[in-house]
Amino acid sequence: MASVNIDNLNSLSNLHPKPENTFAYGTAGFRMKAELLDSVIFRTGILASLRSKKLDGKVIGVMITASHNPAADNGVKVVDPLGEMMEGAWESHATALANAPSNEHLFDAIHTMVSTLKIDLTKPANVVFGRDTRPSGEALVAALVDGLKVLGAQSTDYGILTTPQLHYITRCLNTAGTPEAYGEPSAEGYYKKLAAAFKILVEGKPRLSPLILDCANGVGAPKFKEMLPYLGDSFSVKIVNDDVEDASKLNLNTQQRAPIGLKTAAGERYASFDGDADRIVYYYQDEDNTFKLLDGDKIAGLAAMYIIDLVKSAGIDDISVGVVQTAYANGASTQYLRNTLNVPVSCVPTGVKHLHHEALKYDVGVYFEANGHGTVLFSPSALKTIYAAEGSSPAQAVAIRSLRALSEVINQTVGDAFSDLFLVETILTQRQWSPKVWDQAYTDLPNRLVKVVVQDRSIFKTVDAERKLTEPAGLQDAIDAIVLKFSHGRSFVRPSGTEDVVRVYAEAATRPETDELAFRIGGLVFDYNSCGSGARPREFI
Ligand SMILES: CC(=O)N[C@H]1[C@@H](OP(=O)(O)O)O[C@H](CO)[C@@H](O)[C@@H]1O
Ligand SMILES: [Mg+2]
Repeated sequence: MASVNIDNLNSLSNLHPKPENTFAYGTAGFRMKAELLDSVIFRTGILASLRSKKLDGKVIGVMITASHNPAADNGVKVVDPLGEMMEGAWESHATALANAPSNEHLFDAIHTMVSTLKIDLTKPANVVFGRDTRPSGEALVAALVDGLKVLGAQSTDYGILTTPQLHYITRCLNTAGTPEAYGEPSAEGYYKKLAAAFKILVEGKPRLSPLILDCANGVGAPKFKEMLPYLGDSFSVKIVNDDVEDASKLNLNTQQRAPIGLKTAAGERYASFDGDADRIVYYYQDEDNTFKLLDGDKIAGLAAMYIIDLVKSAGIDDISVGVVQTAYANGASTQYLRNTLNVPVSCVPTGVKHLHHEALKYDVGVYFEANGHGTVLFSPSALKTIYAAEGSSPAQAVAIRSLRALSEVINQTVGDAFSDLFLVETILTQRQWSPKVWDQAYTDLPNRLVKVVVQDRSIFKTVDAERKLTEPAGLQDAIDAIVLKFSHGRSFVRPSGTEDVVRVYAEAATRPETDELAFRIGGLVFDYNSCGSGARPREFI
């Protein structure tokens, strides 16, 4: 079997020395201060090349972004051939390459992968990559390009993209010329595909008032503007927070209220993207001036309601719709889905890969995290049924056409803020609904998320889709005893996968009760076996 050219590896790797830090490929790939990432991204180039060779030269995607993190951070994620997140089993290989302390160790780590994974190094490697608008992106791309040279990968730089666009392009390249061809592999192809489908979906319906779209001063701003010409007069939008020149403004948004600098008014409809445009939330201001958030749970409910109706109107009875949530989904949303829409709901651990995987089990699987990341997956057999259906009345034919267009407007590879925006706008346009009418499906229970800084979050072990703790021993019983005292109370504790904290989620019948529950559990966790680190937060009870 061929081996790696060690001189080539040494000379390239010397340009990207590894700092002392330890790195881990987690839910969000590698993500941290940009200045620490040079060697990590260089080695990710090697990893992506190996992944491509392992998959017979299929195209692998690499996205350089730190999503909603501050501008000084950056990160990298590897995308598998059909646009999914890289297979979980490879995360430990990514971590091993990133942590090899010297060139020799790196050489050995590569060869360990080659032998244990039976990678044929003579196979070709094809990699495509893109980055968001962060200033550090350009230098990190150069590090990636050097990494790709180690194993002689063929590569294409797609420049500045949203994360979902890179996922889309990766899938297009790997399906080109097959019956599953996903589209033209370019940003332009992406705009054309989404715009054409959206136009079909809103044809003949009166236009809604303009959407006020906050792009978090991130890559969504230039890319959404690039898309506008393809939409013609099918959609009207006012873009705000579109300054990508001043990096300090990136992601200045805050939780559960309107972004800084945006004055909201009653009667308007708002949406916000995150920094790499794979998440979206909607909101509006009520007549009594309260801020109302329409989060991922609300989008999932709206989408499920609409798709169920459409399937029924199309006269198709063998397509089942299911919804996937995490424990962070508002309890009222789960009730609505189960009891009003009568759809099956699964709960899985946090992280898009778990939701995506579970959604594949349904004919049409709707999945969303409460924070706005999600999409709808149509199974191959559902698509076959939708494309074979003819309909025996004009109404059925219209519904079938809408279902087909819906499967085109929705990015099936990953949660996509653009796609999800067009999904919501489609439904609101078809129904002629204001955000307030949409919001009336159910009323969210008040909820609160609290972070507890602990000495060692790895001692927290969960089961039941992270809703119950098995360790530290006895803590779950203590949590349950507190929750019991609250009407509609629900609370769970889990270690974060992306931050060095433990998260406490609480919901209850009223706002004061919710806050009390969250701060009681926060205090309980902080004090339990002296788990807490630093000063005990004053609000903890
Ligand atoms: C409560 C919450 O919002 N958690 C986020 C956050 O995960 P944690 O494991 O909770 O840190 O980052 C993930 C990756 O971006 C995202 O998938 C998830 O929803
Ligand atoms: Mg993101």
